[in-house]
Amino acid sequence: MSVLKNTRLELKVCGMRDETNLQELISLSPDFIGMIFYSKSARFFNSEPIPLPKEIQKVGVFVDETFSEIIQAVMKHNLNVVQIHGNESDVYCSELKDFFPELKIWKVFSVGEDFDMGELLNYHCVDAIVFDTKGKNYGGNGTKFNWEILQDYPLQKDIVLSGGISIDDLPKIIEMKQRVPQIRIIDINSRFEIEPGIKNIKLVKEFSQKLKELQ
Ligand SMILES: O=C(O)c1ccccc1N[C@@H]1O[C@H](COP(=O)(O)O)[C@@H](O)[C@H]1O
Repeated sequence: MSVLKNTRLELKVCGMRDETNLQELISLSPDFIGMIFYSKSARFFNSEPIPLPKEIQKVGVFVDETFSEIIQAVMKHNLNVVQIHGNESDVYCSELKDFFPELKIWKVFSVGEDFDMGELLNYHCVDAIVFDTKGKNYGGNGTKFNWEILQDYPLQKDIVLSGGISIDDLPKIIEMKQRVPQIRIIDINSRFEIEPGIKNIKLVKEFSQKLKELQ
């Protein structure tokens, strides 16, 4: 546990779709950059692949996508991580893993008032658990859930903390990490936008610097 407690929190910036904005973000070297491959999202990434430096991992976000579409996207965009944000089963995850053993699979759980941590126990082959807030859309709702429920997290797998995170949340994030060391990655999105899909790079930079300073 103590080893986990001392690991650095990593940063994922999600929902990028504009090439110029993306190039500006790359200069900040976040650990992960996410693109939404869900056509109903205002952040839908529908462009040709954009190469990232090898230090930055590329995350593709999908919602109940067909297996063949995911396979094509992983190969075309050279994805390191697939974040599945819908109602995908554990069987679906394990088939994906069998197809791409090197691919990391993150399963999203959308936390509402009736959330049951027991649901996580049904997923055996995922590499990390993303906790997002249940809302009107599958993701990108810009709202936080009650992080206290993470005290009951039953697994040792990495947690990606997501859902409405803003710059004001940094002190609380650091405090939560002390109590729940499995929190490894902070996922930011709509609270850092000028408009859907376009990030305020200055604000992301401020967040990234403060995150480094605080740990
Ligand atoms: O952002 C979207 O439009 C989106 C659409 C469909 C699935 C996932 C989506 N985004 C994911 O939601 C989290 C939380 O976003 P927010 O901070 O609440 O705006 C985001 O990081 C994406 O992984």
